[in-house]
Amino acid sequence: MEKIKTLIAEEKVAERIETIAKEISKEYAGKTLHLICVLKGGVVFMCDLAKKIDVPVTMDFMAVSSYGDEKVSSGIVKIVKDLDDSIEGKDIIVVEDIIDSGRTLSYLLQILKERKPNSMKICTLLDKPETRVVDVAVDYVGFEIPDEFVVGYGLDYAQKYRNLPYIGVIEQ
Ligand SMILES: O=P(O)(O)OC[C@H]1O[C@H](OP(=O)(O)OP(=O)(O)O)[C@H](O)[C@@H]1O
Ligand code: HPA
Ligand SMILES: [Mg+2]
Repeated sequence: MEKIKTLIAEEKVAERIETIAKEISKEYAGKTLHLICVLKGGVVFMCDLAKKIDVPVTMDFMAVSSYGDEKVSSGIVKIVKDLDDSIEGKDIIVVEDIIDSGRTLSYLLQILKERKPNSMKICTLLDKPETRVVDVAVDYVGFEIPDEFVVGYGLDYAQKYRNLPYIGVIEQ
């Protein structure tokens, strides 16, 4: 079992999620917001975020994979599960746990744009700007973090640790 060092404590994450949710609620006042979760990593963040948003919310889920069990992205993004519903004319926010190389999201955004949502924004819990390979414009960011492989709050290492209630780094 690896040892995990806390990078962002549970209370800090909760506080930040509440702030982002308030911002989103304000910006989408009078609208119905369609949240799109990028599985699996985005699920823990999206659930907590959705609970703090006070405009009507609908949800859908999409699964893409590029990391497998590795710590470095393969660069090949696969759609493992597509959305159930059309996004045409909807105000959508794509919810991610982390933007690292940017490959996953840039691929996803291209696909989703073609489906003609009324508006599309990106919300990520974590952003690693130093490791970006493909440029993506992000609208809501929880925390910018340094180039370290993190786990917890939806983020895994070989599918483990997604359930940690904080963001941690595996100690070697
Ligand atoms: O910016 P990138 O370098 O593309 O990395 C970020 C993506 O990689 C991870 O997903 P992964 O493919 O590991 O699937 P998972 O969410 O099921 O863990 C993470 O959840 C993001 O979706
Ligand atoms: O730092 C990370 N941790 C877990 N999964 C990831 N996917 C991209 N970057 C990361
Ligand atoms: Mg992952």
